Amino acid sequence: MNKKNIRQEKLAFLKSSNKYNEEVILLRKLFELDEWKNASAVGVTLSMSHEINTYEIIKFALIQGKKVYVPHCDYKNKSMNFVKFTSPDTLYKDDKGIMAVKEPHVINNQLDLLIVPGVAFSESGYRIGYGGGFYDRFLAQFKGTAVSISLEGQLTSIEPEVFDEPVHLVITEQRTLTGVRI
Ligand SMILES: Nc1nc2c(c(=O)[nH]1)N(C=O)[C@@H](CNc1ccc(C(=O)N[C@@H](CCC(=O)O)C(=O)O)cc1)CN2
Ligand SMILES: Nc1ncnc2c1ncn2[C@@H]1O[C@H](COP(=O)(O)OP(=O)(O)OP(=O)(O)O)[C@@H](O)[C@H]1O
Repeated sequence: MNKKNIRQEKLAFLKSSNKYNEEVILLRKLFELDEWKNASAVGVTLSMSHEINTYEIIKFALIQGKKVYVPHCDYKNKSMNFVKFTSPDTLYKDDKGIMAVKEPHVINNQLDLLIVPGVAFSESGYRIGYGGGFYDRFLAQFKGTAVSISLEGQLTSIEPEVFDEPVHLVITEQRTLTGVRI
């Protein structure tokens, strides 16, 4: 299956599945990782309704005194920076309907831990997102740890292309997979 078909199939799966029970397990597994415990600056998305809920991750990070950074996309140039999240009061919906932080921004791309979103993942840590290539470009120069959180049902086999950047770890409700990222 090509990327486009995988994306369609897994998006339909995400939109139709009740994820609550799995989310509880996934969050517990994330918070147990040494990479989580040791991180002082964490990058994470502001989830859309069909995605795994990241708001609990953000809340817990702030409670633990971590700094939280969320994506700010330039959809024209296909570039992405991480900007500091302090409060839900500073959010608005961006051009693509994704929550984002209003200006002024405090940019920090030197994150210890990046929670990388995706529609589908492979057991080697390759991923398929919405096709913008934002995370492929960002991960190409990223030095920290990249972790994805995936339902077992989002796993699939992915033929990587040259520009595809894998993550270090994929956590599912059943397994923790080590990606081929070096
Ligand atoms: N919650 C969340 N935020 C995120 C991401 C994500 O996966 N989840 N991203 C992960 O990269 C970035 C945004 N990525 C995007 C990539 C492509 C399009 C886009 O081109 N959308 C199409 C329509 C998409 C569709 O309906 O299938 C368009 O506008 O034409 C939008 C966002 C950063 N923020
Ligand atoms: N490092 C890069 N430099 C330039 N273009 C890139 C780079 N990485 C990816 N791209 C381009 O971006 C697009 C990414 O497509 P792909 O379907 O892999 O995105 P995705 O992983 O689904 O999206 P995202 O990373 O936003 O979640 C491709 O067309 C590719 O040519």
